[in-house]
Amino acid sequence: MPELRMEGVSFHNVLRDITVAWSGGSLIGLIGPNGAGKSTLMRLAAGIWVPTGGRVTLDSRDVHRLNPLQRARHLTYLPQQTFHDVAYTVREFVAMGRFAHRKHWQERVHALRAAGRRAAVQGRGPGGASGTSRQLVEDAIAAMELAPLADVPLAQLSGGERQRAAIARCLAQGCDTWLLDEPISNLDPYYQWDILRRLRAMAEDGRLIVIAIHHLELAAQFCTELTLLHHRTVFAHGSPEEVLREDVLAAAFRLPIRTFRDPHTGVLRVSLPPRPAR
Ligand SMILES: Nc1ncnc2c1ncn2[C@@H]1O[C@H](COP(=O)(O)OP(=O)(O)OP(=O)(O)O)[C@@H](O)[C@H]1O
Repeated sequence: MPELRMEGVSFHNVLRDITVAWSGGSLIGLIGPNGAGKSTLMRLAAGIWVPTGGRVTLDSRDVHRLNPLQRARHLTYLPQQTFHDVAYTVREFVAMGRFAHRKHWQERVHALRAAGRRAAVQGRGPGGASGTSRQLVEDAIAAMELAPLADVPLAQLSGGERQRAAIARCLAQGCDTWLLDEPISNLDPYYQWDILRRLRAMAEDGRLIVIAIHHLELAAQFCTELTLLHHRTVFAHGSPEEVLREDVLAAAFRLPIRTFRDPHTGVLRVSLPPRPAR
């Protein structure tokens, strides 16, 4: 099972001395106030940015030393911003998740890189997928309920549809380690619940899935562990019960957030304070 470790990780004045280990079999919720550094930590974990101090390792290898193809075989990363200006259809976009698994694409990348024309790769659509890849792409599109939109350009989708297409691309990639920056931010309640249910099931199958999430109640219900960033470092880490303590939440979010067990279901609930009287 994958293991992603941060050992004394710093990044300029944004993050300092982050030490945390995330293992396969877990759905990790990365929480914290705006500007706490969640997206920054995601980019460091994905190997996109290099820490200014400390180490980030995936299965004991420095993640930023993996080349992009090696990274894409092991790790899928969903950025916070969805893809507005992509000229491809949903199917073409999801098929890009298979990039690192497709031999002729890799050969093309190597050839173009050798010729110093890397940028040209981005302008080429996916073609000639193997039968397995094609099936994985269709399965991912179906799982995200996008089959009726498969031939529609991404630019014509709603925000939530585009978000689901981006998650479908991650699914098609078929990695054991997932880093998703606010995957439910544009989704309606049904899809928030549905995506988190799927991510939890995938984690229980042995994957490591890390999500940045602001919805504390859903984080409490679906995540196996939470890492709370505040004051540029790990402010709390552990099970939802350990992290979602009222004193911890008050300090991090500057609000008297209540947590309690639902008397009917036993589920941990998170309640924002009521609207103040005028
Ligand atoms: N490349 C960079 N160099 C320096 N500072 C940066 C850089 N990128 C972001 N920051 C700053 O780092 C801090 C953390 O930003 P980040 O996007 O990681 O926060 P976040 O926890 O994801 O916030 P949000 O909840 O609003 O999405 C912010 O104050 C931001 O302005």
